[in-house]
Parts: sequence; structure tokens; C-alpha cells
Amino acid sequence: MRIDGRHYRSVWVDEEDGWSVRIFDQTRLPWTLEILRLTEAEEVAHAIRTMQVRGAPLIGAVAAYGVALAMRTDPSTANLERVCEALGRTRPTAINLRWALERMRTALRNQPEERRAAAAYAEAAAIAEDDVETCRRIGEHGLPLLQEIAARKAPGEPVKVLTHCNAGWLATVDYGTALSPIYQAHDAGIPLHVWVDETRPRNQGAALTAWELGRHGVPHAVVADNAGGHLMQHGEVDIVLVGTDRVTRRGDVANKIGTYLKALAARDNGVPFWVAMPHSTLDMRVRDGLAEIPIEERDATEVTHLAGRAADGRVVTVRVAAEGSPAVNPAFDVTPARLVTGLITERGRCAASEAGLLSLYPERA
Ligand SMILES: CSC[C@H]1O[C@H](OP(=O)(O)O)[C@H](O)[C@@H]1O
Repeated sequence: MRIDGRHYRSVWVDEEDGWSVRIFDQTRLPWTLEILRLTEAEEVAHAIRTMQVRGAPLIGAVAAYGVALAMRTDPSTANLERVCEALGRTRPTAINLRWALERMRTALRNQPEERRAAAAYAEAAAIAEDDVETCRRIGEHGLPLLQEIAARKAPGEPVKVLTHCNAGWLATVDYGTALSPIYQAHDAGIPLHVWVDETRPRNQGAALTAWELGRHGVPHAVVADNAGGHLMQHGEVDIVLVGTDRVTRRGDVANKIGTYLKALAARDNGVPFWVAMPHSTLDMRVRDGLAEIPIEERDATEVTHLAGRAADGRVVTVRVAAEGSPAVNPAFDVTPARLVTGLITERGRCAASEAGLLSLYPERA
């Protein structure tokens, strides 16, 4: 994403010192653009736990750099195992975190200690570059879906897309997943209108997706999470495009809480429901998403309180639920494969099924 003339990714190694890790503090967006400098693996773990950095592919890439930071100070095998375990415990649902840490372990365990830091930075960079190209290709394979809808409309009539949470470049190293086809369609001159689910309780849609689309000039409107079904009933949604945190062997999809409800409304209204999935999000070790995918339970105060910017510019948190009322905060839900029209991957599109996935990823059998 270009900001003030400079192209940014969502994670990078500091150009001056060559080893510290830079990220945007996404808890401060859309109000202020703050760049954090991470110098220790524990700071990386904190950033992931507190969602200063979030998004399934991005937390994998940032955790990989967390391992590199750890190897700088202690390249022992004991420390490698310790830091991978600690980073792996930060968030349980997105499989990308485990995928990236397993890839780092594999790349480092047979390296001599004196070469582990350099090898760790190289592998983390490879994970990041892989994500960039993967997300760019997801855009290429998702673009035809939007072109086909546009071709059925009157000239200038926008393709109406609904998206949930943030699956843009802020959720990946660059380009995004669900937003990647949207950016490519916009840049190709296809008229779009994006319904941005606010995505309670953390409001990644209202705060992050709206900020991204606004900066890119993509026409959009923020809507309450509960408005999506109504919009679909009234023909205001041509397609639903969402990201994912884990796809199982049979095509069940874990994603931000509320995704399942959109899939139900989409099915009831005959609206195509597509999920953008990078290879790092595929978990062929799990078949039944509802039974096997761990759903992160986050702090209740994310539901009872809301962060926002006061009139004087301060970012404040206010209580929105009655004093003393408890709250429950599951951060993800699972959409069964039967409600998913298809998966958009870096290798093409496929059905949300084992056969569909193996047709694109035969090596994952
Ligand atoms: C590119 S997929 C991003 C995926 O991650 C988000 O979760 P979180 O913001 O809690 O990290 C959400 O589920 C998005 O769809």
C-alpha cells in the first residue's frame, strides 16, 4: 500500500539497523499511523496477542521474524524450541502461525548455531515474499469473478461486494486476500461498491478495511454486521468475499466471528459466497472444522467496551454494555463447506471440498 508516496508492506526489517522488525500498530488505526520497532521475540508475542498486528498470514510472517530476533541473542536449540512454543501459543485459530513456525523450525534445526540468526532472517524473508506473491495471485484468480458480474450489468453500474473483517494488505504482508481481487478490479476500472461489515467487537472492518479502501479510492460504505442479510434480501449484494484463518481438508472455513451468519444469509438469498485462501491457511490435518478447529476466546472487555477517537482527538475506550453484565467473546466461527461457493487460491479457484483442494494441492494429499 502506498502511504504518502512510499510503498509499505505490513512487516519489514528496519533499513537502518538491518535486524529490528517494523510493523504498523493496527490498534491505533484508523486514527493514527504508528510504526512499532520490535527488538525481542517477546515484543512480537505481545504484538500478536494484543492484535497490534493481526491477520492470519501476517501473524505467521511476523512470528517468523520473532524467531529471527530470538536467534540473534540465543541460537541454541533449546531457545529455538522455546520461542516457537511461546509464539505458537499467542493465537490458536489461524493455522498460518503454526505453519510459519514449523517452517522456521525445519529451516533452522539442522543449521549450526553460528549460522542460525542469518538463516532465520532469510527464511522469514522468504515467508514474507511468498505471502506477497501468493496474495497477488489470489487477486488474479479472484478478478474474473468480479469481471463476470460486471459484464452482466449496465455500463457504470457497480459490482456490489460484501466483505467481513479485514482481509486486506493489513492482514497479510501485501495485497491482502479477499481484498486483493477488489484492488485489482478497481485498478482495472471495474465499478465497485464494497459493503464493509464493521465486524464487532474489534471493528476490523470499520477501522481497517474502510481505511484501506478509502486510501485506495475504492467506493465503499461501512455497515452494521446485522445489516448484511437485509442488503442481500434487497438485491444489494452480488457476491460475498471473505478471508479465512483456517480451511480444513473437506473445505470447512474458520474466519472472524459473524462469517457463518453471512454465509447463511448468502445461501438463503442465492448470493455467491467466496473465500480467499492462501496455501498457508490450508490445514489438511483437520477434516471437521466445527469439531477440531480451536476457537480463540478473547477478553470480554472487547465486547463490553469500544475504542474510538474523542472530539479532542484522543483515542479513548468507553463502556457500551451495562455495568456488571458479563460478556462472552468467541473471536472466530466455522462456516461448513456446504455454504461455501468456492475457494480463491494462488493456484486458481476450486470447490470447498477435499477433491477441489487436492485438484489444486495434490502434494497435500
Ligand atoms: C487474510 S485473512 C485475515 C483474517 O484474520 C482476521 O482475524 P484477526 O483480525 O482476528 O487476526 C479475520 O478472521 C480475517 O478474515
